[in-house]
Amino acid sequence: MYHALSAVVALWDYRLQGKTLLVPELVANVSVPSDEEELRDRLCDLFSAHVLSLMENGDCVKKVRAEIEEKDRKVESFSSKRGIKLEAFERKKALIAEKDLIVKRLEEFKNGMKNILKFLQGRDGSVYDGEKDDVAVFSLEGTYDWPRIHSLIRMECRRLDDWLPIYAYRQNILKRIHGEQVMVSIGETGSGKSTQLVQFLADSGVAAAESIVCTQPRKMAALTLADRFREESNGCYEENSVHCTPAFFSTEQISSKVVFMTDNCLLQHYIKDRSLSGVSCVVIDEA
Ligand SMILES: Nc1ncnc2c1ncn2[C@@H]1O[C@H](COP(=O)(O)OP(=O)(O)OP(=O)(O)O)[C@@H](O)[C@H]1O
Repeated sequence: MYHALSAVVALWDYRLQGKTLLVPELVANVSVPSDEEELRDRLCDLFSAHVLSLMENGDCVKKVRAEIEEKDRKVESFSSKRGIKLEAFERKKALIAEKDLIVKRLEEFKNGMKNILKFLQGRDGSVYDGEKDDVAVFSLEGTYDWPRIHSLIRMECRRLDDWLPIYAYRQNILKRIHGEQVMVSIGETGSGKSTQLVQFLADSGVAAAESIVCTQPRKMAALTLADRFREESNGCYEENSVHCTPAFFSTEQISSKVVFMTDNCLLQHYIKDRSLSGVSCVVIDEA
C-alpha cells in the first residue's frame, strides 16, 4: 500500500507541475483509515508546498513583480527630472496609480492563496495566518476535494494573469457585501463586473446553500455569460451548479448555486414569490 500511496502523491506532483491532466485517485478494495489519513496528510503537504512556491516564485507572480519594477523605473525617471511640467506631473501620478493597482492585484492573489493554505494546513493547527479582518475569498470546508482545490489554484493564477481591474478590489467588494444589503458597483467597461463579480460571490460562499441570481437585459447576454462563467470556473464547483433560465417567463424553481436569467424573468419570479425564497444574492447587471 505504501507504494500505491507514493504513486498517487507522485502523480499529483506531476499534475501540479502541469505535466498531466489525469486525476490521480486511490481506489482500495478495503478502506483503511490510517492509509487514507496518510494520503491526505501527504497531499496536504504537497499542495501547501505548491501554493507557497507559487506565492514566492510562480511565473504569474514573477511577471507581476517585473511589471511593478518597470513602473517604479518609469516613476523614478520622472523624479530625477527637475522642474516637472504639469503634463509630466499628471503622467507620473497616473503611473503611480497604475503601479498601486498592480500591487493590489498581487496582494489579492496572495490573499486567495493564503485562504487555500489555511484550509490545507488547518488540519494540524499550524494555520497560515491571514490578516485578522480578511474576508474568506473561498468557501473551503469538509473533506479535501483535490481536483477542486487544484482548479481553484489555477483559477487564481489565471485571474492574476488576466489583468481585470476588479480582481484588485475583491476583498473590498466582499467586505461591503457582507456588511450591506445593497451595493452599487461602478467600473469602466471591460473591468470585469459581469464576468467576475458573480464568481467572487460564488467562491466566497456568501450565499451558503441558497442561490445567486444574476440578471441581464437580454436572453442572449444571459446565455453567453452563463457559458463564460462555466468556462472560467471549470472544476471549481459541483457539476450543474450553474444554470441559465432559458425563457423570458419561467415557472422553474430557483435552486442552482448560480442562476443567470433576464430581468423580466426575475420579475416574474418575484410576482409569484415576493420573498424570493432560496435566493441569497441578486446581481442586476447593466442596470
Ligand atoms: N464570452 C467571452 N469570451 C471572451 N472574452 C470575454 C467574454 N466575455 C467577456 N470577455 C472579456 O472579459 C473581460 C471582462 O468583461 P466583462 O463583461 O466582465 O466587463 P464589464 O466590466 O462587465 O464590462 P461592461 O461594463 O461593458 O459590461 C473583457 O476583456 C471582455 O472582453
